[in-house]
Amino acid sequence: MDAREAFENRQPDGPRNAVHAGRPLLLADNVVKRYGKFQALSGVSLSVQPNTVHSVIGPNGAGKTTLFHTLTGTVPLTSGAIHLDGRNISHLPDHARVQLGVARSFQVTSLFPSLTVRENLRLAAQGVAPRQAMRFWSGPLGRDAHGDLIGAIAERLGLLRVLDRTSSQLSHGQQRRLEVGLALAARPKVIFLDEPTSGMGIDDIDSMKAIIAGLRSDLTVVLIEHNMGIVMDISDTITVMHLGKVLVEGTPRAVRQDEAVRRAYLGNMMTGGR
Ligand SMILES: Nc1ncnc2c1ncn2[C@@H]1O[C@H](COP(=O)(O)OP(=O)(O)OP(=O)(O)O)[C@@H](O)[C@H]1O
Repeated sequence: MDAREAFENRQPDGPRNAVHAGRPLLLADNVVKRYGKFQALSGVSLSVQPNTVHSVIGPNGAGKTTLFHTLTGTVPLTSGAIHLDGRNISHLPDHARVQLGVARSFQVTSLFPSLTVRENLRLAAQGVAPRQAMRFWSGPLGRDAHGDLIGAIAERLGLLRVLDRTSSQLSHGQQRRLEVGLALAARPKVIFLDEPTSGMGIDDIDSMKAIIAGLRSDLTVVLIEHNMGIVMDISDTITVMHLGKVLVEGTPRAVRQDEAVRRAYLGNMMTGGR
């Protein structure tokens, strides 16, 4: 089945089927991002409710990653505003947003390959900069620091049995789960996951899907995902982007039935459904 068929054939919505109307945890208001003369985001507004999985989808080049960058502070926005828990964070640098509870998943390359899963998680829990990473034997970076947190994260991510393996010894799926673990170790309120299932086989996809769906009991998930099966199954809300704008925001059911969404995807097939 190709991506569009998967998109159209999904079963009715995932665990929750309502766009919540309470106070949003994260709010983007008319966010514009220009790279030189090119406008990658043309006034994007987004409302993310607490304890939900909120997916951002759209064809290649729609602006999903750029939106993530502006929300996490990786790139400065050109205009507009971003609020977290009612606080204006529009111009805070990324590290300050981390302190306030914003985390994003890293790429595999940000794992320390020669350190164990436990050590990787410990460093992430301590917010240690890469330069300091090898000094893990010293003071606050000692072996027992953050033991409970590390155990809880490893259990949640199915990594308990491999806590003492180096990350280079892990399977691809385990490495991708460890990336999520690094973000969780910062004890965020909201976690941004950028294609957490990319390159995975079906078994790993299923476990990652269950993990993401389970995260909303404690925190809020904002997800970029090309696999429409996953998006339709686990999202509470979906924002569909197209050409730097929001086309539609709604429940999986509403998005699936939306004519504008269907049109946007017709000429530019989704790359997912893997
Ligand atoms: N640093 C940059 N400088 C100039 N243009 C950029 C930069 N980053 C992204 N763009 C452009 O902004 C647009 C949106 O890119 P972005 O990566 O946000 O899209 P996307 O929806 O995440 O796409 P994909 O699904 O392919 O990852 C694209 O046209 C891209 O070429």
